[in-house]
Amino acid sequence: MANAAWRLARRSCPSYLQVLHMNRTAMRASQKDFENAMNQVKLLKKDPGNEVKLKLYALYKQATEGPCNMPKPGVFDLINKAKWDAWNTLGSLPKETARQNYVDLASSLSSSLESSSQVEPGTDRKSTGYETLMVTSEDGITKITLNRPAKKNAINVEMYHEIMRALKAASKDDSSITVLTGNGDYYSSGNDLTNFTDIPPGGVEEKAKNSAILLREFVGCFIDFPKPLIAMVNGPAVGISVTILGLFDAVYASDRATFHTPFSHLGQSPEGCSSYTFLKIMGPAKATEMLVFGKKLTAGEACAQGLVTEVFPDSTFQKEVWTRLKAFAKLPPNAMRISKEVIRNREKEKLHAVNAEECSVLQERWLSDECMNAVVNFLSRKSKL
Ligand SMILES: CCCCC/C=C/CC(=O)SCCNC(=O)CCNC(=O)[C@H](O)C(C)(C)COP(=O)(O)OP(=O)(O)OC[C@H]1O[C@@H](n2cnc3c(N)ncnc32)[C@H](O)[C@@H]1OP(=O)(O)O
Repeated sequence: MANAAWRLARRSCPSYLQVLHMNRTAMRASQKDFENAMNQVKLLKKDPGNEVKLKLYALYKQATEGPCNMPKPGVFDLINKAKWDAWNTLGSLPKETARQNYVDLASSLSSSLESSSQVEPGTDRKSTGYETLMVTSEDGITKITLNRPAKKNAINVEMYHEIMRALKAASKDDSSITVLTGNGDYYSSGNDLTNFTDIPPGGVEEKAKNSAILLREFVGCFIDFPKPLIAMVNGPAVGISVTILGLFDAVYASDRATFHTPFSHLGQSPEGCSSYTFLKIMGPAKATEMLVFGKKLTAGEACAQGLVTEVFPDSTFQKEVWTRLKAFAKLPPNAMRISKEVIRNREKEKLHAVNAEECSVLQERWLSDECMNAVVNFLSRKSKL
C-alpha cells in the first residue's frame, strides 16, 4: 500500500497533463535555429577557447553526419586527434539532440561572452563561474547541466561542490522549478573514481572521513531542496547519479537511459538515501536486485518500478519534456513549494538519519580491500562496468 502511494506521488497528475496540452511550444531546435546558432558562433567577438570550440565542432559533426565516422588519427596528429576525440565522445547521441545542444551552447556563449547589456534581466540568464556545470535560468526554470562529457559526467570533488552551490543558488532565485541533466551521451557515470586517488597527508583514513563528510553534505542538499526538482536523464546513469533520483520530485528519462548501481562490484554500499527510498519506491525484492546484485535497469524497467516518472523516445525527449516543464513552471510557485514541503517534511528527519548512516558505513567500506581493488582495477583499465 505504502509502495503504491509512493509510486503514485511520483507520477505526473492529470491536471498537469491538461495544462500540457494547452502548451505545445516546441523546444527541439529546428534547422533554422541551427543555422542561426552557426551564425551566432561566427559573430562571437571573443574567442571561446579551444575546449568550447572542440565541443562546437563535435556537436556540429554529430548533428550533420551522426556518430563519428572518421578513422582515428595517429597520436602525433594532435589537432585532428583532439577533434576526433571530441566527436567520438558523443557516441550515439542522436542528430536532433546534438543540434539542440549546439543551439543551447551557442546561445549560452553569446550571452556569456558578449556585452552583458544584451541580456535582458529576468529572461535567459547563464551563471558563469562553474567549471564542471552549465547553469541557466529561463522561463522560470533553472537548468543545471553536468558538463564533463569527455568523462561521461563523472562527479569529481569540484562537481560535488558546484552542484551544491548551484542548488543553493537555485533555491533562492526567482525560478519555480529546477532541472538536473547531463551534457553528451551520458547522464552521469557516478562518482569519479579518481576522487579516491588524491590522498591527503593524514592518509586513506582521512580521505575516507573527508569523503563521507562531503557525501553527507551533498545528499543533504537534495533532501532539503525546497522547490520541485526534476531529473532529465538523457543517457546512462550510474552509482550516485541513480541513487539520488529517489530524492527528486519527478524523473523523466530518454529510452537510451539505463540505471545501474554496481555497489557490490565496487566493494561499496548504497548511498543517496537509496537504502530507504528504493525500498519504498520499488519494494525490497527489486531494490535488492539493484542495490545488492547490481542489476542494470532499462528506462522502461525503471519506469515500471516507479523510479522513473515517464520515458520518452530519445528523438523527442528534449522537445516533449521541455514542453512539459515550461507548463509546470507556469503553475503558482508558492503552491508548488508548499505542496513539496508537505510531502517532504514528514520524511525529512528520517532521510537525514538514513543519509548519516549510509555515509558512516561507506567510510568503512572505502578502506576495504574489496573497494580499493575495484578502484585500482578501473584506473589501471583492467575493468569497466
Ligand atoms: C566524495 C565521494 C563520494 C562517493 C560517493 C559514491 C558513489 C558511488 C558511485 O557512484 S559508484 C559508480 C562509480 N562509477 C563507475 O564505476 C563507472 C566507471 N566507468 C566505467 O565503467 C566506464 O567508463 C563506463 C561504463 C561508464 C563508460 O564506458 P565507455 O567505454 O563508454 O567509456 P570510457 O570508459 O572510455 O570513459 C570515457 C572517459 O571517462 C572516464 N570515466 C568514465 N567514468 C568514470 C568515473 N566514474 N570515474 C572516473 N573516470 C571516468 C574514463 O576513464 C575515460 O577517460 P579517459 O578518456 O581519460 O580514459
